[in-house]
Amino acid sequence: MATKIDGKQVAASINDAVKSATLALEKDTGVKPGLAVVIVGEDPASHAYVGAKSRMARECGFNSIQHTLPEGATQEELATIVEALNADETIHGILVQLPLPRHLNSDSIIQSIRPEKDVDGLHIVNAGKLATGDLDGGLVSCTPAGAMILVRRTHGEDLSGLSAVVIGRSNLFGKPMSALLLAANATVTTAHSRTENLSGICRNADILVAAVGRPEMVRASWVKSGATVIDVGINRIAASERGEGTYRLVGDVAFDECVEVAGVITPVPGGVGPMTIAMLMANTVIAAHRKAGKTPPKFS
Ligand SMILES: Nc1nc(=O)c2c([nH]1)NC[C@@H]1CN(c3ccc(C(=O)N[C@@H](CCC(=O)O)C(=O)O)cc3)C=[N+]21
Repeated sequence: MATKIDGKQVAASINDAVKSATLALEKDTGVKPGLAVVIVGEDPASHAYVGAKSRMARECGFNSIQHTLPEGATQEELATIVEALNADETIHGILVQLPLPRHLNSDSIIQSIRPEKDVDGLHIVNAGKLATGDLDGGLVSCTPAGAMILVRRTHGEDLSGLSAVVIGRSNLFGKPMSALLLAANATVTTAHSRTENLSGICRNADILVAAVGRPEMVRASWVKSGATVIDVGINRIAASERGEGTYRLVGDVAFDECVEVAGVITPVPGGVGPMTIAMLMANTVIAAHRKAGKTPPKFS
């Protein structure tokens, strides 16, 4: 039986470190970290995530603001808000909740965020710093940064000799996750929807990271005995037996069978998800330190 990683508990330890760093920074410089979250439209799941982010920001002692735009908002309206937040001295982090409604161009919005305020790590400057191995100069996308902390707490800082397989190649997760594993000396394979013999490739992984958005796709037969399995999927499955409109959350990993084969495994919920929010807070307090001319703390 694998050890189950308690992502909530690790996230709580990161959040505590963020709170201390926030108090110390404010005492030292008078600067209070400011986080702005921008959300467009009415999607209930997106509103739930944004609510959780704003709540945690307040709990960390941040100045937390939220802009909510209607589904029909124009590109110009959204761009105007980002411009104002770019210029706002009290705001150190800007997060535009994704996905945006289809009529909006999310890439042009994301690239208009000042890189030093891009707490999602999606600006090409931050993506480029990560890709070139400058791990401390930019901001790293929150979900891979959080998943990497779980990997480090299992394997330590140096992954030399370990093979890692990341299923998924998105800019938000798969690519930055592969870059972080590579920077830690793992031998990394980035697999995706066109990969052949996916199960065979996964079976070689000492560290298997699944971020595909397909409920319970990774089966026990894909997992090397003793492997570390990190499940990044969050899929809502209708649970009609419990009544209309109810759902349960499952990951991309068939947990109940993979837990029998893996050495360490993350659950869904309570695994990587809480780490994402914790790393958003960490990135915001890092950005605030840099703005104040202070060396930011390291979170691990
Ligand atoms: N610009 C942008 N940046 C993001 O980082 C971003 C985004 N847009 N859009 C949506 C996704 C999703 N996301 C999650 C954050 C926390 C949990 C989380 O805390 N999950 C809990 C519970 C989830 C629940 O109960 O619904 C868990 O897994 O235990 C999940 C998912 C951030 N995202």
